[in-house]
Amino acid sequence: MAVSHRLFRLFSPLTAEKNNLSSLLIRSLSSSSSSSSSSSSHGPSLDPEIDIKEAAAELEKSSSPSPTPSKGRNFHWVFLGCPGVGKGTYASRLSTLLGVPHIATGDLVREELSSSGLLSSQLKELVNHGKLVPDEFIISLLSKRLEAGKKKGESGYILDGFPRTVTQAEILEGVINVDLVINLKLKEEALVAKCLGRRICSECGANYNVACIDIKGGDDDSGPRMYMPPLLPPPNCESKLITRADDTEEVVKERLRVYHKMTQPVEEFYRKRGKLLEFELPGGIPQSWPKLLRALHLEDDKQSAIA
Ligand SMILES: Nc1ncnc2c1ncn2[C@@H]1O[C@H](COP(=O)(O)OP(=O)(O)O)[C@@H](O)[C@H]1O
Repeated sequence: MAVSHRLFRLFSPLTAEKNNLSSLLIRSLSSSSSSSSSSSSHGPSLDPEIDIKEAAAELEKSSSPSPTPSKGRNFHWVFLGCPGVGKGTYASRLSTLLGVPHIATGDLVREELSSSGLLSSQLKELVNHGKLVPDEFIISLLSKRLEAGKKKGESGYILDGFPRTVTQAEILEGVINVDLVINLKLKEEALVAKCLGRRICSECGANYNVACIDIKGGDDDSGPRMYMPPLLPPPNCESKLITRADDTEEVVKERLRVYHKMTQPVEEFYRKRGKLLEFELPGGIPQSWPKLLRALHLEDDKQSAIA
C-alpha cells in the first residue's frame, strides 16, 4: 500500500473510529499515569489494529537512501534531554551549521493538532496533559516527514524529541545507524523556569524566552553560578507572542515525570551502544554553544558562521 494511503488510513479522523485509534488515545489519556504506568516497554498502550510493525516498515521505507543527491552531509544525530533543556535551540543551530534538516517530532505533533477533527482533539488532550502520544502514531508522523524530505533530496537529519521510548529507539536502530546521540542536561529548577518563560511569535514562529535564570551554586554558594539571560523578542514580534498550551507549571512537571520514566531508559539504550555524548549546559547560548561545538569536534571557523 502506498505510504500516503497508509498514512491517510492511520490519520484520517473519518477512519479513526474504524481503527479504534480514538479508544487507544482515550485509554492512554485516562490511565492515571498514562504511558508511564504501562508495564510494557512499548510505551503508550498499543492497539492491535494499529500494528507497530506496519509503522516500523513505513519508517524503514522512508529511511532508505534518497533518489536525488543529498544536499547536506549524511549525519544521523539525535538530541535527547528534558523538556525546556534547549534541544530545539541547539538542534536548529547545528542543522544550519551542518546543512541537514532539523526534525522535531513535537513540531510535527503540533502541526497535526492544528488540523481540525476528532483525532486532533483527542491528541490535543494527550499533549496538553503532558502525556506522550502512542509510538505507532509518532513513528508514522516521522515517516511521513522523512518521505517528504527524501523527495526533496534530504538524507541526513538531526532528530529532536525522537526517540522518546525504548520501543521507538529499537525501531529507529533497526532502520538507521544513528551516529551520535547528544544528551543535553540542565538543573531541574532551570528546566521548569525555561518552559514557563517560553514564548513563540504567532506570525514568524520565532522562539523567545522571557525567563531570567540565575541559580547560585549550591547551599553555601561555592559552586558555579548558572546564569541564563532572557531572550527577548524584537519590537515587531512583541505584540504577537503566544505560549504553548503545555507550558503550564502543572503540565511541565508532568512532562518531566514522563521524561524520567519513559525517556531516561533511552539514554541507557544509547549509552550501552557507545553513542551517547553527555553535555551539561553551562549557561545561556553564548557560553554553551562554543563549548558544544568543541565537544562535537566541530571547527572554530564554522562557529563564527552563526554565532
Ligand atoms: N517521540 C515522541 N513520542 C511520543 N510523543 C511525542 C514525541 N515527540 C513529541 N511528542 C508529543 O509532543 C509533545 C511536545 O513535544 P516537544 O515539543 O518535543 O516537547 P518538550 O518541550 O516536552 O520536549 C510531547 O509532550 C508529546 O505529547
